[in-house]
Amino acid sequence: MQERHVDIAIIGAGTAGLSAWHTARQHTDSVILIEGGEYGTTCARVGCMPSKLLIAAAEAAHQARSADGFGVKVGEIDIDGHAVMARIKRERDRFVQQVLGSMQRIDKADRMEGHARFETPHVLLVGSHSRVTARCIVIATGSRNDWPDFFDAAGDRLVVNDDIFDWDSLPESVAVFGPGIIGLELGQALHRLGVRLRIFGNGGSLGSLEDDALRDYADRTFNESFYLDPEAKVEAIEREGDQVVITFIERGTGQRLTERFDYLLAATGRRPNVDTLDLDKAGLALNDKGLPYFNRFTLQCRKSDDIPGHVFIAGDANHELPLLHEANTQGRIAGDNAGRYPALRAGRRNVPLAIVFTEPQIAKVGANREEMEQRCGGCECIAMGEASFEDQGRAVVIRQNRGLIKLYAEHGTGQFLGAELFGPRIEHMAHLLAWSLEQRMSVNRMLEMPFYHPVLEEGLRSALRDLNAALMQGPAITERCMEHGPGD
Ligand SMILES: Cc1cc2nc3c(=O)[nH]c(=O)nc-3n(C[C@H](O)[C@H](O)[C@H](O)COP(=O)(O)OP(=O)(O)OC[C@H]3O[C@@H](n4cnc5c(N)ncnc54)[C@H](O)[C@@H]3O)c2cc1C
Ligand SMILES: NC(=O)c1ccc[n+]([C@@H]2O[C@H](COP(=O)([O-])OP(=O)(O)OC[C@H]3O[C@@H](n4cnc5c(N)ncnc54)[C@H](O)[C@@H]3O)[C@@H](O)[C@H]2O)c1
Repeated sequence: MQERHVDIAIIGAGTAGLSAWHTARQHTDSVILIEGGEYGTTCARVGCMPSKLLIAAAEAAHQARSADGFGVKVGEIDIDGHAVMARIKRERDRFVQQVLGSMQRIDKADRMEGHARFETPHVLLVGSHSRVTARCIVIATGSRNDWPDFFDAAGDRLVVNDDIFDWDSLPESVAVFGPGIIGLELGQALHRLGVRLRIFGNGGSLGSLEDDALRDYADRTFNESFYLDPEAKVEAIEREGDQVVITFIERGTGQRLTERFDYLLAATGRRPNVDTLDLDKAGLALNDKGLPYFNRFTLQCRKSDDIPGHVFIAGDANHELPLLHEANTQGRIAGDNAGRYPALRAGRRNVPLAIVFTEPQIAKVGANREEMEQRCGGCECIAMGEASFEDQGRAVVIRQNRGLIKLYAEHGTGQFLGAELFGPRIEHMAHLLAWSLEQRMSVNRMLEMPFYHPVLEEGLRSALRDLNAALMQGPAITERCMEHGPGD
């Protein structure tokens, strides 16, 4: 067994781990990065990037198909599954290569391969070959797909996002379980690429939507294109030959149907990779899910004697906000504090921002409703403003006039608090709103910003004006078009 003594050990060479490594190195040369799986990060290999490549191909097919609505005839659409998957893999590999290139710049002596787990609070066992003793440890082990046992009946026809991006071509049919973020993004993309699809949910949730009206609107909108049941009644999952046979009660008709699919895609959530770290030997206080308690500003874990310790946790591993930009920020804070330990600094955390790349897109900015209410003292202090995209000028022009947005602000101060959005190209508006929230802007101030014409952001202005009226800080909208131009 090889013995290593280092200042800082980082477990996981994903986005959070790499960002922790670079920041920790600003404090000390004695940092080791331990990776137990494949280099290249989840984002580049099987997450953000290949999923967006699949979505981009699907958008191209959708645009071609809907060109007819503009009077542009493109004839029959022919989707070459091999070519679609070849481009996805080619571009995906380039993204992975970029990450691997930056990995190469980390000296081999500062890297170690093997699965790490705690032997004692300061000692890690890596594979069966090394023992690493560290002054501080950063856990950046990411997350993995999680699914209920009864999906296992599908055998090797049970797939997760990782598998999809290795397909050589597109299958004829897929049953997606989980209308969450992954299920909606990949499900809609597969549907647009001609794959027969049904999406089965559990408990009624849809994407990341919290607001009932938005969820119902999104549910109706998606169901105009493909079958989606957020509260599915699935009676059986069986394997027959090379197919998965699913028996379910069809939404709407109430009929019991038995259908065959090439694959069952499990998109039922992800669980943090902390269960194989032997955290009981790390001396950390753990919650009922086995996750360490940690401070979100320092990323420092609490020890079982309730004293903050020398272990930090960043990225999907802590399950706080399993998103790429969060993994990056958290890794930076954790690496910095591991370097400074025990004299820590509170890191700068951005306001929550999440975007789902469906069409229409879904986005959330700021705290969720419950947290907002708690922050505002549980009183009836929150005003809401909304706007629909159905008759919004630019949205009509581009034939993407589906969507509804809801914005929230605090009575009295008029301060903008957050938003839930479902609509066309919402990713850009979500950024404007997140930046406004970071600046702690009031709704009045946001309305003083310039709005071009004709743009989708005019829909955002309508919602802001509605919100201002609800705050009793501005007039209610009476004649929209007359004030700002047609279709504002
Ligand atoms: C399909 C999909 C699409 C996504 N799309 C988006 C998107 O569009 N935008 C967005 O913001 N986010 C997206 N995400 C989420 C984003 O990819 C993750 O939040 C982010 O990659 C997490 O980074 P991480 O560093 O925490 O984990 P990872 O990048 O997974 O790194 C963790 C590393 O730790 C290693 N490891 C685990 N256990 C051990 C151990 N015991 N010892 C040694 N090494 C270990 C793993 O092998 C892995 O390399 C998507 C995720 C998926 C799955
Ligand atoms: N655009 C992005 O930023 C992006 C894209 C993909 C993934 N991600 C990240 O990955 C994380 C995981 O995504 P996810 O979609 O796997 O999780 P999720 O939590 O978003 O969705 C899981 C869904 O599965 C449903 N479900 C649970 N058990 C089920 C069952 N037995 N049958 C049917 N449905 C069931 C849930 O009700 C929920 O709708 C996200 O939280 C997100 O942070 C982000």
